[in-house]
Amino acid sequence: MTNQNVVASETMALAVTTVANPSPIFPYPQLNDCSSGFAVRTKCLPQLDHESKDGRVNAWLESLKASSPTHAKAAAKPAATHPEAGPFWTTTHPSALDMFGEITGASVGKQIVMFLDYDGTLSPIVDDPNRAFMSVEMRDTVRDVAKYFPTAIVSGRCRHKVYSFVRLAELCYAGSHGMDIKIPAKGHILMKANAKAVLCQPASKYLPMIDKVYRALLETTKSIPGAKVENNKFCLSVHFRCVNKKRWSTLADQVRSVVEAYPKLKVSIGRKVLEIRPSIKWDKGKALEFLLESLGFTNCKDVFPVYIGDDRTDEDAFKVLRSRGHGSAILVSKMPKETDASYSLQEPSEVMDFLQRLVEWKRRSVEACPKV
Ligand SMILES: O=P(O)(O)OC[C@H]1O[C@H](O[C@H]2O[C@H](CO)[C@@H](O)[C@H](O)[C@H]2O)[C@H](O)[C@@H](O)[C@@H]1O
Repeated sequence: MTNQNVVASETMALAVTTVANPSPIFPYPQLNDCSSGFAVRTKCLPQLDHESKDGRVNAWLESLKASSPTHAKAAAKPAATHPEAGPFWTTTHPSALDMFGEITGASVGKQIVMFLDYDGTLSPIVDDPNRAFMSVEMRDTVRDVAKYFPTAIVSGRCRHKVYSFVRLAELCYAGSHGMDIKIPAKGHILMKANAKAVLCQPASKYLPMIDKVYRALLETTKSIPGAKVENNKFCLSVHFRCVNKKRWSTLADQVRSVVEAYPKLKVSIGRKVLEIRPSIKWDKGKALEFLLESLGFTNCKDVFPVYIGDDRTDEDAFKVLRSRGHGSAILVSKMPKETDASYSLQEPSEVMDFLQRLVEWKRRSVEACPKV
């Protein structure tokens, strides 16, 4: 086994209240497998059974190609340059900066709770997942946001890894696509003085399986230059951003050959990455609900969640906000995409502008009316 295609993950012991499965305090159903009739929310790659091998590989390859800029370009050019898609995109999903007054107006009298995806939202997309750093200015901005609003980072990455990038202890963190949630005891001024830290890991029983698949994927994909396997603790990422397109089908075939032995795992596709995770009824949407509940915001009338993300897995959270009929879902994308978000921002720099305006707006409201 070489280190060439390994993306580091970290481990850290925590002395906190652990919720291995959501307890009666948090009234979520027991977790079931995909096979038990659960309709997968995230767009999964074609199922590993029910199809001929060639059919599966071709379908996977098409999915990989569709996620690449050159293919995506044909379908959807950046909003600013595409004569038709651009205006349509910004009409259906207006800029959250342009609609700032509408968003803050809808939140009046409610507590904004901020949910932020990491890659592509707080940090720009780069070739090396180990070097996806956020800027100092972005960190300062997120720190300011957390002074006024309970704030959670919701990421596909291993929680400890995303924490090592963000390094703000006052935030809540939901790693592994929401399957590893930690709420610090003193997460926010609004939390009760005796509040305990919470750790929720609904996929903990899958750890041995994930480790096994991680090792198998490392071994199987090591012949493909540029392929990287990232251990995100409760899920895995196989990156193909740096893989020659001619090798994509081989890589897809290799991943399939490993994962098909594990019917309790599912594969979805993100930004030049294959995501492998347990087929449980848990995703970023469930994480959002769990966090709101755990932070004491059970009543929809009191809270205004704002969720900003760029990934397909963020759609699960956007759907929750849409079905609850409150809060704001903001997709970070230059290109038109099928989404349940209502607003858009083009890139992380615009996310930072939006967050800074939000902080400034809140600062002024507090100064004008200290009790609000
Ligand atoms: O939920 P997120 O915080 O958006 O995490 C999703 C995946 O993000 C990372 O991969 C993506 O960003 C990399 C760094 O910019 C990029 O090289 C890669 O192509 C992208 O897919 C992360 O490495 C994955 O583990 C996350 O699942």
